[in-house]
Amino acid sequence: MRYIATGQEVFRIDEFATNVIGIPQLVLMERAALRIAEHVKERFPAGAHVLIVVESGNNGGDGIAAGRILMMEGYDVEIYWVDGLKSASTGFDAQYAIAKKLNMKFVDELVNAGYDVIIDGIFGVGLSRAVMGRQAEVIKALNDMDGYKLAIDVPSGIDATTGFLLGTAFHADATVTFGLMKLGLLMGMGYEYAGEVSVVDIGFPKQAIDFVEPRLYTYDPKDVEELLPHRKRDSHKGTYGKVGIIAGSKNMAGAALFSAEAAYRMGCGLVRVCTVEENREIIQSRLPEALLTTYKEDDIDTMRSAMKTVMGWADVLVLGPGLGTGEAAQYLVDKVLRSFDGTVVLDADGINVLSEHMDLFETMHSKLILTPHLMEMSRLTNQSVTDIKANKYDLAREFAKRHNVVVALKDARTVVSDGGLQAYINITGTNGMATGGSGDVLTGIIAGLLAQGMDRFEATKLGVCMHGMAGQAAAEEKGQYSMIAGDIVRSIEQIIAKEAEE
Ligand SMILES: NC(=O)C1=CN([C@@H]2O[C@H](COP(=O)(O)OP(=O)(O)OC[C@H]3O[C@@H](n4cnc5c(N)ncnc54)[C@H](OP(=O)(O)O)[C@@H]3O)[C@@H](O)[C@H]2O)[C@@H](O)CC1
Ligand SMILES: [K+]
Repeated sequence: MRYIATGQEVFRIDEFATNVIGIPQLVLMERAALRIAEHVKERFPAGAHVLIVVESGNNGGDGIAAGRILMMEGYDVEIYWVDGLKSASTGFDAQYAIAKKLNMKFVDELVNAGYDVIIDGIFGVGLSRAVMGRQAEVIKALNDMDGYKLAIDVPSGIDATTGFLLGTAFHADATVTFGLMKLGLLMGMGYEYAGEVSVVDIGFPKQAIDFVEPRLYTYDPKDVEELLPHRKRDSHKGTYGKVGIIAGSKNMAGAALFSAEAAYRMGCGLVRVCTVEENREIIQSRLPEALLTTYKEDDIDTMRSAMKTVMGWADVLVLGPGLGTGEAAQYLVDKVLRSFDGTVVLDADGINVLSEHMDLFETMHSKLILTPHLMEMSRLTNQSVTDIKANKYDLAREFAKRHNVVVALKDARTVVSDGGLQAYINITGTNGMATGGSGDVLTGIIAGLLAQGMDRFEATKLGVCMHGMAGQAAAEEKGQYSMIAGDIVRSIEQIIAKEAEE
């Protein structure tokens, strides 16, 4: 598990480290500068021509200090100080004074002098408004220059929390960021402008991070290995649980198939698809491993009896993919949520039906996991997609808390919340996953993990993470444009770590 920090959280960690624990700011700055210098040294030999552009904050102080280290190791370093701020930080003043005593080279003009490396130390996490005037001109000029572009901590002009581009931003090939991954480097324009991000340790003590307790965290591949449910040698199919999938109206068998196959691939013991009679043949021919219960949408007795069968049989239910929003779907959602007291993964049309019947939250017995995309979340909350996007974490959390559910709010960076203070943010996945059926696959993955005994929140987080990993694997094989949901399902087996199989 790895924290993802907002700009504000980094600021508080820094404050705790320096003011409460007493690590001198200049020590942190020197370590930051060393890591910047190392990044350059790993890529360019001594003698390389390096331009460092700074403003008078601590980000600029890091820049000058990195320049000093590189100069001492034989690099040809030039510094351009934009000098457009009213006052300088003490860290900057200290570095500037040292640089002057060492006769470091400061240039008065920005010229495209064939630099090998251009380092951006203009603004870091202290960026507080849109970049304009002189600083904006400088950033534009740097973007037009050739050379390897390296941002210190955060590309100047990118909001470290939101990833918004504030005015003009430095377009980096790489960003070396200190202590913790910043949320803004994963989001929106920040993701594009940061280039390849490396998170480097500069000695923030664990106590400082624990004190601040950043609100977002994510999983790394090694977490996935550890979190996957363990398989026992003396097991049988009942050991791994039974998933019921209530999905797929007429001509929508695909949704049920994707979800069902994903649950099987994820390792659950048995899957029963509960769908309309018209889908019988296709489900049986495409996924003969699944048990099948069917109903007729215009015959309530068949629906009641099918629900009785699947609810009596399953440990976990998926409800909603391809279900439609007509009377039959309304009956099914109402019936299941009121009667089934296990966990239900509610998606797509299931969510749409629920958003028209919010009173169901008061009477339901199911333990719910909701996997809305932004539009579905908008229906659930009556808020605009723009507002939801700008406020995803708080919204997912408030919603989860108010209704006692787990929410996976799907977006390029899906957020999973159980209403607690800390939420999971997903960093796996690819653009290619915005394809029909991708969400159905996710429901099956989550249900497969639930059936093997994981709790709601854990299964949802791990499911979202693995869904993204499977999407990446599919994109590698088929390409972003051509991959389809079936490729994501087929990639699940690739990414299930061998270690999980005892
Ligand atoms: N965290 C740590 O422990 C460590 C942090 N370190 C480094 O410090 C960096 C943060 O430093 P920082 O706080 O001095 O802020 P920084 O980004 O240099 O800029 C602040 C100045 O810019 C100004 N300003 C802001 N926006 C502006 C705009 N649009 N247009 C014009 N001006 C604007 C702002 O003015 P103000 O908002 O106060 O009016 C202020 O004067 C961090 O990213 C990392 O590199 C390392 O040393 C290691 C230890
Ligand atoms: K910067």
